[in-house]
Amino acid sequence: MRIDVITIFPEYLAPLELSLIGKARKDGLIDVHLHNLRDYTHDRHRTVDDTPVGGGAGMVMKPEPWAEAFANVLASGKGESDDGSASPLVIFPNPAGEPFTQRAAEQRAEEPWLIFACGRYEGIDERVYEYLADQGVRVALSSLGDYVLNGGEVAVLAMTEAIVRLVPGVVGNPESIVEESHTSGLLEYPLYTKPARWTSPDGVQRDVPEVLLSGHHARIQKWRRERSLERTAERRPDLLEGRE
Ligand SMILES: COc1cccc(COC(=O)c2cn[nH]c2)c1
Repeated sequence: MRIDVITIFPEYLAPLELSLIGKARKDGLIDVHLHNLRDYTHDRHRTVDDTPVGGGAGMVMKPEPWAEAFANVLASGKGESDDGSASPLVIFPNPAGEPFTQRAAEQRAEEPWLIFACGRYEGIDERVYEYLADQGVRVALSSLGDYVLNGGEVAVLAMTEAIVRLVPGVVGNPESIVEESHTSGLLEYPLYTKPARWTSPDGVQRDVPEVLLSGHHARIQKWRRERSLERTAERRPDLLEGRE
């Protein structure tokens, strides 16, 4: 998988060099390229934003630098993505986007080439989205949640982690990416490890639920399912709507 990120703060994406992602890059499983949007400006101040037409507070990102940046990334990526013909999916983290869910992460993990475009300020001139669509580029606006960040970079780090960990070979034990919250459509059951009895600093003796020590797998599985349903009903009843 090839990942390009266009941003005015490339240093924000430095964590992509680390750990899981860093290893996947070394193993050649993913290939990450960062692009500074300001490299596609031509004025002394490397201007990427301007005041909103029609008035209003804040600033809007100008269309020209984005068009130049995409032209460059689309051209450079064509040769290098897994198969030369791969057409990229462009993802704009955006509070006005569609919810980014585990299902979306699974879908994105199938893509040979992702381009993340990090908005800042109040947002990006709408004509950039229209221009890309007119070029036949697939565009998705993805929201991590109903809150506003100062820019898309943090959202790209989160989405990249959720997506790349699903790419075969990235996570050592494929089993460990199966049993997790939201994979079953429910929240994960309570987890325990040794010791079976833990005396916490307040002097309370806290035992692991007996059933988990029974070695009776059917009972354990039943207990876990019940706990998942219980806490999903408690914390995320919305996930239970529309389930049989
Ligand atoms: C496209 O323009 C902008 C402008 C400002 C911030 C951002 C970054 O996205 C978010 O803030 C976000 C994403 N999911 N939940 C919040 C994009």
